[in-house]
This record gives sequence, structure tokens and C-alpha cells, in this order.
Amino acid sequence: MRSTWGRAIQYSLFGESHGPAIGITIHHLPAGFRPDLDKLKAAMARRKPGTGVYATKRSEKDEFEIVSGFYQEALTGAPLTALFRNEDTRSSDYESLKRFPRPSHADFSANEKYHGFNDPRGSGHFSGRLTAPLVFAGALAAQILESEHGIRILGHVAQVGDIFDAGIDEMASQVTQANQMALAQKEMPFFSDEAIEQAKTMLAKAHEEGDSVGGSIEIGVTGLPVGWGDPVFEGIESLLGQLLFSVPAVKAVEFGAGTAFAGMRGSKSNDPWRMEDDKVVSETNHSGGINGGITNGMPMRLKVTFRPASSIALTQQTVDLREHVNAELSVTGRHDPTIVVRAVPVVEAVTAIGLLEAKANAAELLGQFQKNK
Ligand SMILES: Cc1cc2nc3c(=O)[nH]c(=O)nc-3n(C[C@H](O)[C@H](O)[C@H](O)COP(=O)(O)O)c2cc1C
Ligand SMILES: C=C(O[C@@H]1CC(C(=O)O)=C[C@@H](OP(=O)(O)O)[C@H]1O)C(=O)O
Repeated sequence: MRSTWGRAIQYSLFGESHGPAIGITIHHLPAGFRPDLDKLKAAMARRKPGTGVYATKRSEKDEFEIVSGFYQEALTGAPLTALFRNEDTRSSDYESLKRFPRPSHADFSANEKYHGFNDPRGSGHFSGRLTAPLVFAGALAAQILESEHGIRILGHVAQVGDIFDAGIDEMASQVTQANQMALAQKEMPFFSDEAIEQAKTMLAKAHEEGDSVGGSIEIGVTGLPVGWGDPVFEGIESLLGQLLFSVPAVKAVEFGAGTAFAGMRGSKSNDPWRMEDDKVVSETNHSGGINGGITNGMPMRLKVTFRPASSIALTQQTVDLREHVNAELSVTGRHDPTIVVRAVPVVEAVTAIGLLEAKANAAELLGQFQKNK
């Protein structure tokens, strides 16, 4: 099982949801960078389980323990390792699931691939729990991007079930520090307070009915310079696509106008160029800030769709892997009635990780060019 990503900067996740701890080791971060630990803690708090009717009742503090790569308030340049203890595990919830795999969770596929040796408690390394260290890494990446380039990343719940929030506009004027702080204070990260109230009622009802709900998260990014990303395999969409699809339960990724392009004509979908003072900008931004895999200086917009959590109390069809007969299953335990509410900082985090990689690749190429000149 390989759980490593990145070339310029490498991220390695470890641990299992019901093991003693989970965490991440990050290689090749810039020595001397002074992370704002309070900001990292605030990002962790936005994702952690155990709050509200719209979240699993598993209660974890999600406090990080940095065990290497950090000394006298700064990164040392050595691998940075952050550890998160698992404190509120209840593995009895998972005893029968090895024999009766949940429809659409990783129970069956992981059991087959790892010949039954995978840790089934809390779905082991496949759990959404592993997004805690991802948020740590991504929030750190976001701090580097913000301090060096003024890049700002903001996410919100665009849709949960049949409830919609106002969208991030093409020019991403809502991507401000004030909105970052305002959304972090809200019970759920929607712009619209009315949508929050509607979502709370709808989610409580779905949960009561033993069901779960899907949704989508939209991200806006401002401050990106022109020229990050490479064509074909190393484009920004390719890079981010892999990271966004790494988040458990993500089933679709869109950039800019995304699937809406299917119903458009070129005369409407093209983003006309114009001069603004000495800067080339586009009149519209259906492309979401990326052309040919390369940032064009306009704000970036992307959207990811999450499936409803597979673990539901309603009776479902499954199989008995011991007796090889059909069976029925009703999942007990503590589960998220929807994933999107807690996953906003996760999607922001993987976006930051991808952009930091693009920055590092761009810097490497620039270095080579200057050496060859
Ligand atoms: C933050 C977060 C929390 C999640 N919580 C749950 C949950 O409580 N119950 C559940 O069945 N799935 C939950 N999931 C989704 C599963 O982890 C995911 O569906 C599973 O690993 C299978 O992966 P796949 O849906 O990408 O195929 C969560 C995912 C994330 C990102
Ligand atoms: C623990 C977290 O979320 C978990 C993600 C998850 C899943 O199937 O992905 C299932 C539940 O696990 P458990 O049965 O152990 O409570 C969630 O609580 C977390 O996000 O930190």
C-alpha cells in the first residue's frame, strides 16, 4: 500500500483510523519558514469530527504533535512529521463489516486486495480520518503560498442535497480574508445563512431517516501568478485532479464552467482578453484561471462533488463473505450524514498542496533557465 504523493515536495500519510495514531511526513519544505501554529490549529478545528447534527459523533481533538523538522518556531528543512492520536475509537462498530461489506465503502475491495490483512476497524487507512493530516499539510502549504505570493484560497459548500449556496463569482471577488474568517465562524461554511438553516433541517431529517446526503464544494483562488503548470501531464488541472480525487468520496472534479461547457457555444464560453492598465486580463473567466494547463493570472475556480457517505442505517443489500450468500445490512455506529460540511478545509488543503507543487516546479524550471543563460 503506497500512500505517498509529490515530486518537489513529498507527502507520506501513515496510520489507521482506529490505530494508536495517524499522521504525515512532509519532505523538502523550505527551511526557515515560520508557520503560524494558531492558524494551523484553526484549520484543524474546522474539519474535526464530533460537532453538530451534520457530523459524526466520534469526538477527536485533532491536536497535532510535531515530532520532527521543527525547531525554535521554524521549519528546519528536515522531514516534518505531525502526529494525531486517535482517542475516541469504537471498533466494535466494525466487527461484522469484514464479513458483511458495506455497499460502496472500501470494505470489499480492500479485503480482496490485501487478502484480508487490511485493518477493517474504522476502514483503516481508507477512512476519511486520514484527511486530518492532509489538512495540516495543506494549511501549511497555504501559509507558504500566502506569505510568498499573497495567494488566497477559499472554499464553501456549494450544494448539499437540494440546498444551494450562492456561487463564487467568476472574478472570485468573494475570496477575501474577511470571508475566510466569516465562513470559519459559521455553523456550516455557506455564504447564505438561509441555506445553513435549510441544510440543518434537511440533514437532521435525512439522519433521522437513517440516510445520508451528497453535495459539492466550490473553491476560489486569487493571487496566482501567470505561468504555473506545464502542458499535458503536468497541467494544473492534471496535478490538482489527482489530489482532489485522493479525498475519499470525491466523485467529480470541475474547473471553471466545468460541465456547463457542454451546453455553451464558443462565442459565449470564450474569455475575451483586454488590457487593464498594463495587465492582460479576461473579460469573463469561464476557464477558471487555467489555459493549456498553465495559470493565466485570473482567479482559479474549481468544484468537487462528494457522494453521500456509504454508511447508512437503512437496510441495504450485501453479501455474506463467509457463507457466500446474499445478505442484508443496516450500518450502526457514528457516521457523517453528509461529508461536504467537514470537507471544505480538506478540499482547500489539497488545492494548496497542488499549487505549492506547481510553484516549486516553476521555480525549478526558472532556476535551470537562469543557469543555462
Ligand atoms: C471528512 C470525511 C468524512 C467521512 N465520513 C464518512 C462516514 O462517516 N461514513 C462513511 O461511510 N464514509 C465517510 N467518508 C467517505 C469514505 O471514507 C469513502 O466513501 C470511502 O473511503 C470509500 O472511498 P470512495 O467513496 O472514494 O470510493 C468520509 C470522507 C471524508 C473525506
Ligand atoms: C474519524 C473521522 O471520520 C470518520 C470517517 C469515516 C469514514 O468511513 O471515512 C467513518 C467514521 O469513523 P468511525 O466509525 O471511526 O467514527 C467517521 O467518524 C474523522 O474525520 O476524523
